[in-house]
Amino acid sequence: MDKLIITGNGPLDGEVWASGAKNSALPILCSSLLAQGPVTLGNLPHLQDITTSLELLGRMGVDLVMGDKMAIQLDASEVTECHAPYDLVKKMRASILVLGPLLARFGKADVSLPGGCAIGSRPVDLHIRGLQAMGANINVENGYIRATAPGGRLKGATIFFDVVTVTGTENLLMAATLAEGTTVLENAAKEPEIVDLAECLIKMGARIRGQGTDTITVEGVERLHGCYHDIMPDRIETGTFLVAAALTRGRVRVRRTRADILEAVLAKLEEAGGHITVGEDWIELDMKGQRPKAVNVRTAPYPAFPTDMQAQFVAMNAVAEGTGRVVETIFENRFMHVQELNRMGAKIALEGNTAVVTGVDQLSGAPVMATDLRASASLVVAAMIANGETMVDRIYHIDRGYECIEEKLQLLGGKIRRVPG
Ligand SMILES: CC(=O)N[C@H]1[C@@H](OP(=O)(O)OP(=O)(O)OC[C@H]2O[C@@H](n3ccc(=O)[nH]c3=O)[C@H](O)[C@@H]2O)O[C@H](CO)[C@@H](O)[C@@H]1O
Ligand SMILES: C=C(OP(=O)(O)O)C(=O)O
Repeated sequence: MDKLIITGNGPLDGEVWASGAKNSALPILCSSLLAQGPVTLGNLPHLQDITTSLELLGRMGVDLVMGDKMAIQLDASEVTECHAPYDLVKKMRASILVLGPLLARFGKADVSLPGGCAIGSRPVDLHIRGLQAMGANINVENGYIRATAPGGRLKGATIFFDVVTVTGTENLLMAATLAEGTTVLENAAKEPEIVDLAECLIKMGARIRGQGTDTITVEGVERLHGCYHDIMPDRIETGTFLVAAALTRGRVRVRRTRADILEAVLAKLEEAGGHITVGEDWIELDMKGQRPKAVNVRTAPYPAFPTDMQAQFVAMNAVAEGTGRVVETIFENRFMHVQELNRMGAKIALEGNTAVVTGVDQLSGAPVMATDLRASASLVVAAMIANGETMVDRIYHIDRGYECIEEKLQLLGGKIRRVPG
């Protein structure tokens, strides 16, 4: 297993670019199953999760061709298998996103249950209930969701989500595009990645309105066609680099990104003492050499503060002036980084779903272990300012979601290298 070796090296300074968003690319790759013609995607990030998705789609018979400027063309004209096997689904929960498209286009799907993961149990009951409301017959047996649509086509329905779910909204949105009649998704997630997916589906010929609000209306059509779409920038990767700047008292400009989708995060970084300037496609944070101030954070669905930035803010608070309370309301077990940060000398106490973080003057390097994607990111950014050497183990988690993490941090002056293992 590869490891990252990081030596704390003072303020990060310089420019990096944001890659395409993992959480937009994953549903959009799956949406190619809906189209009778080639879907070409630009700005796809080079991530393990993307490779896993391409392997999954390839096994189903989707024809994959590398296009110009690293764009990938996916042609699902000849799908041969409506089956997502456990060996791939276990690597990546987002594989559940093939369920809606397969059922909508082919009237059948056989998808392994994703199961729990380090951050929580993460059930998919709302995906299943929504598809049942659209007429699907679904049996969960032997660890698989086996679904069929009577007569081969789903029917439009009004679906109310008890809990705001991002991939649940995406699965039902994709399913609704080819259903007979109108579907209304109420209490839908409003994340920018859902808007990106809807925009791609509209380019394929889907009739969707209300994306980005909590009510999305979809008028089903008989068929969708191919299109070209560029994946939006990754707001979580962008936010992670800005936190790295704040915590090392440095200055980082992130290019090829968007400030309008990071408002809650930027507000907290400003509260922490960051001087933020934004341009058309860049965001810069400059700490002017000052230590960050601890901030209180409460995670909630978009447009509130994202759970995917929680671990990085715990790391920033760990070296900040004062005490910050970080409340996690989305996932029941998303504090696996706390123990590891404490091994680096942080003073963090857990009280139920709240991490009470008292900033210390100095962290010290230590061997630590990554347990999930954003926990890994928090350990890496903390190591950037720690005294001495930190070895982050199990970094396959970070490779799921951060493209060229060590190269980008090196560009900013970070002392980080990968050791193959
Ligand atoms: C690939 C992707 O986009 N992943 C993101 C997506 O995950 P994901 O879509 O899996 O997360 P959800 O928005 O579905 O989860 C939100 C909450 O709803 C609960 N729930 C969800 C579905 C369901 O059927 N039943 C149920 O109870 C979950 O356990 C959780 O407590 O949104 C999360 C919340 O912003 C992010 O952390 C993930 O990075
Ligand atoms: C939890 C995350 O991803 P996933 O839903 O793919 O596990 C994440 O991106 O932080």
